[in-house]
Amino acid sequence: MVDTRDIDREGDQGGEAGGSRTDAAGAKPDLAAVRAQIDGIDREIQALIAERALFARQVGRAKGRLAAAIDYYRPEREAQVLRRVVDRNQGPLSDAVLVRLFREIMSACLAQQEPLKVGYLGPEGTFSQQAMQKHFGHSAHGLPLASVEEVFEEVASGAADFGVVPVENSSQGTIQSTLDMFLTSPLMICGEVELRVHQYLMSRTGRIEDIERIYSHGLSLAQCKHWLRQHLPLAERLPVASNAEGARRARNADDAAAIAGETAGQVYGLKVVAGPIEDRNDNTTRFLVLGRAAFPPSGHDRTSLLVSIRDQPGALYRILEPLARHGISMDRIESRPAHGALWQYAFFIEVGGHADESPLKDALAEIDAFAGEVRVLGSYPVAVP
Ligand SMILES: O=C(O)C(=O)C[C@]1(C(=O)O)C=C[C@@H](O)C=C1
Repeated sequence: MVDTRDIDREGDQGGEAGGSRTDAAGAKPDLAAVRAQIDGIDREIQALIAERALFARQVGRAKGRLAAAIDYYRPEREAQVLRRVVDRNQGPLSDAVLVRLFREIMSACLAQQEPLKVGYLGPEGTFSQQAMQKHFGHSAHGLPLASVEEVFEEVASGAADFGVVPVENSSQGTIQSTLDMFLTSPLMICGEVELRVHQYLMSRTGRIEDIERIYSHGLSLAQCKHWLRQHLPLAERLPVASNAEGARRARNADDAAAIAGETAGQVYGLKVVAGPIEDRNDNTTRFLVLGRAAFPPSGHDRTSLLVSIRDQPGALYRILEPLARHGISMDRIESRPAHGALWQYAFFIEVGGHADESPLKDALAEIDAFAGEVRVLGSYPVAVP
């Protein structure tokens, strides 16, 4: 093992920005010697990653002779591994950076069997693609699809193992059309991803004075409306199916621009005019991971429920009361018109805990007795940063 006792752990204090830092004693470290240390560590990291990959194969064998990658994927185990990474972290790298590295390692370990096929709202360059890669790593095989409906269809048919769809934005609220898909789809929710979303105004020429129309997803236009009012009040705003689709269209004319993530601009060869231009600097979108099966508890889970209530006094109270009495936290409740019955409502409810574990399990058993229908859409690990 490398002896780390002499490494300066004081971060950048007293050092030069980047490059070689002076050590605690003030002497400049010898570049070749430091690089030799790094080479040694890289050798060890590489050997350990290879060893880990061999153990992951053994885990595969321990699970039995399963048919496909989807049978090896264990979101609850991945969440536990990542939470331990966060718990152990003492810097200097951030939790998010370490989580990203370990996700990639697990993604590569899993792909030894065969890569997972994951559908997302395409085309290439969307925030949905970024969310997919954040959750499944770059070894997963992404399938860009034309609409959220198509993501549901491809997962339901088995053409995709999983799907990633946007469900909520911190400044714009719930994406109702995504939630409504669960009214008719049998799919389950088996994960959630949170992504910080930075919007850029991009065009072929890169000149703001050329812009007469702006393509983007309606939600992205809404996330930037103050900026647009201030800087481009006269430009026409044209909502399209996705930000990347907006970028694809904007590459065809000098007077067009797109609002999208930087990646979409790179994919379609656009220049950044301005950005980030989202009105709120904590702009975050939450995505759901869709699958066909339920997974066991990870220790820190959330559960999404779809409840149709009978048309009788106090029906909603009788659903919420057992949750409160069992001490279950409720993160969200949304009512939607139920399909097929005029003036009947379905409630999307998100609560803390896993449906197979007490106290949620007990509360659900009580609710079941009152509600017209209680469907557990899925219990899944709370998003790791
Ligand atoms: O622990 C398992 O079940 C594994 O298959 C190993 C592993 C990993 O690399 O840690 C890989 C894929 C699974 O999604 C979870 C974890």
